[in-house]
Amino acid sequence: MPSLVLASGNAGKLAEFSQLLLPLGLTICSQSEFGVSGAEETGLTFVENALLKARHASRQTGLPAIADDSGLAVDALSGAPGIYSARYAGPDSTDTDNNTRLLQALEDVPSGHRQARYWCVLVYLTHADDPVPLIVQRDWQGEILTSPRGAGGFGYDPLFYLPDHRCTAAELSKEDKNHNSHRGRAVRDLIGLLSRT
Ligand SMILES: O=P(O)(O)OP(=O)(O)OP(=O)(O)OC[C@H]1O[C@@H](n2cnc3c(O)ncnc32)[C@H](O)[C@@H]1O
Ligand SMILES: [Mg+2]
Repeated sequence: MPSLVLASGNAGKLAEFSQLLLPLGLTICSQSEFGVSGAEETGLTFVENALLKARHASRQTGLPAIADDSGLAVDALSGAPGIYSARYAGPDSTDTDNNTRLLQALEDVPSGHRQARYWCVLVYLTHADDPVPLIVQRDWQGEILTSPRGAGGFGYDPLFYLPDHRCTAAELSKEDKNHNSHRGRAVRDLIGLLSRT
């Protein structure tokens, strides 16, 4: 019997979470294993959308839930695509479509002006009507390349260059991405909070 539901339908996120949440010693199942489809992401902030997703999964399963709402904020695009990162090129867009749109949007932006950051907001609810959710948020800074590099990770990782590592997030090992990423750090913060409750 699982003790926690992960409110995400993104396979890339799920792979990262399953590695990151191992220290919790809990059995974690993704919402799709319960036949739960994604919540409508109608919020205007990451935290609102994370709450919507966690509440939806918790209500449908009767289990505590963790949700991640995340995205890429590009300085030269005034923070876009932001909360719309997953649907940047349209409602059913693939990672490749979104990366292509991002490169087009930044066509005239020279190197040195292509700073960006990923955001990850995590919400943990003990039950669907939990009035005191645990909430953590972390970012990860990088720069957007002019063409993709690497095959790891997901989403915008092949375009997300990390000057300190001299490679993209898609060229990092899984362990190194989890060690450094917005999601990895947010999960460790959340584990810290959970251990104090
Ligand atoms: O809502 P769920 O079901 O969790 O899955 P999703 O893919 O729709 O997730 P979001 O609504 O949170 O949108 C996040 C998008 O931001 C991008 N993103 C977030 N974290 C990322 C990461 O670690 N690497 C690459 N892209 C990331 C990627 O395009 C995601 O689809
Ligand atoms: Mg989503």
